[in-house]
Amino acid sequence: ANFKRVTCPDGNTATNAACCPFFALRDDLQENLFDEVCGEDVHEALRLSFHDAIAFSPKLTAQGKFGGGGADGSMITFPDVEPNFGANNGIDDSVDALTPFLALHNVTSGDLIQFAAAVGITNCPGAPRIEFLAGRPPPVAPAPDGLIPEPVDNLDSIFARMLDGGNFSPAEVVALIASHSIARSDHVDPAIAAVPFDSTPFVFDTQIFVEVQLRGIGFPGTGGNVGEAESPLPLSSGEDVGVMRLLSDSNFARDSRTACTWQGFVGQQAKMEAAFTAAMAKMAIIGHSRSDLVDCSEVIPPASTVPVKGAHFPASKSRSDIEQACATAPFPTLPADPGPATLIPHCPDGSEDDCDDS
Ligand code: HEM
Ligand SMILES: [Ca+2]
Ligand SMILES: [Ca+2]
Ligand SMILES: [Mn+2]
Repeated sequence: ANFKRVTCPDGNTATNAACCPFFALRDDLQENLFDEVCGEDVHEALRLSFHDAIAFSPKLTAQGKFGGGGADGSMITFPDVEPNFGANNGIDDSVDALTPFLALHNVTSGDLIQFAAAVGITNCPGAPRIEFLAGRPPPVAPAPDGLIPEPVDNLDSIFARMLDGGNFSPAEVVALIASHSIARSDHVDPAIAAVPFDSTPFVFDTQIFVEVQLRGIGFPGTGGNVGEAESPLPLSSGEDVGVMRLLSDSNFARDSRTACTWQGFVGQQAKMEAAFTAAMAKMAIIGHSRSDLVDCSEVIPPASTVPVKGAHFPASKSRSDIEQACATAPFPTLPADPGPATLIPHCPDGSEDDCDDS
């Protein structure tokens, strides 16, 4: 092996010259997009990293059709095509936010998307430091419609799509859904925006796995939206929009193929982080060979060191509200938040302020 480091034009040293542009890109993203917090732009970059990558189908290719280029940046390079597909509703926020960085840094759109997600999540307490490989060539064409899983899809079809797109097992799909721990919906319910999927939307913790197992009792905002299931914390008042549950997440937690994997992440932060890290490594290179890419993980900042509160029941909830679907392991014993209701932060700093991060 050759351990000689190269000196980049900007004075940074790297294991490979291909990593050189990413130092300045990292600093630019952190200062001018993410503000070094686990806010909306981080959440949306992570969602974009999935939607760009999973739009890839060997099944379509076998039928003689174009199956998409996977993690190739097609979403950014052809901004008038894929972002308009229904399943990509809202992805244009992230496409628009990242596009200016392409003009300033000598990287491809495919690398930019996966890099932004990897850098961004280091701002999230509890998120692992995931690898970053560089060298995705420019995309050749937009992906066809129909390749992004939607919350209304049944699990047979979601698992089939995830297998075709990324060779993911159902357990790996559940590991990827850890990302819904730092997620807020803007488009499922037209009446409300920035509706979190768990009560800690700025912390990459296991609360999503706890809270989706709670019995649903109502809908935040309006009912009857496609792909939404009843939430355990539906109450909205003013700036407080409650918690939303996707039908697909509800199903993952209750289906015999995934219920034990789902429950197995409850309170198991390290296990969840390891499973997410491994699944993200697969996702980030969909459409490419690992051997064609260069490991530039050294450019990714260290993981956040902000401590993460352990798994807990939101105030007013207890073990008796858990809908247990895993037949082979008991639901773990968890403490409950005190008081009548758990306040869900509106801002990455944990405050309830009317912050402009939406
Ligand atoms: C496999 C089935 C999945 C379905 C059906 C699904 C569906 C959704 C939906 C409907 C939203 C809300 C969009 C909005 O209304 O603004 C959302 C948000 C999000 N998803 Fe997923 N998702 C899936 C998997 C994933 C995966 C694998 C990742 C990442 C690895 C991911 C990351 C995110 C993130 C970070 C958000 C929040 C975006 C924000 O806060 O603006 N999702 N997802
Ligand atoms: Ca793509
Ligand atoms: Ca969370
Ligand atoms: Mn959003």
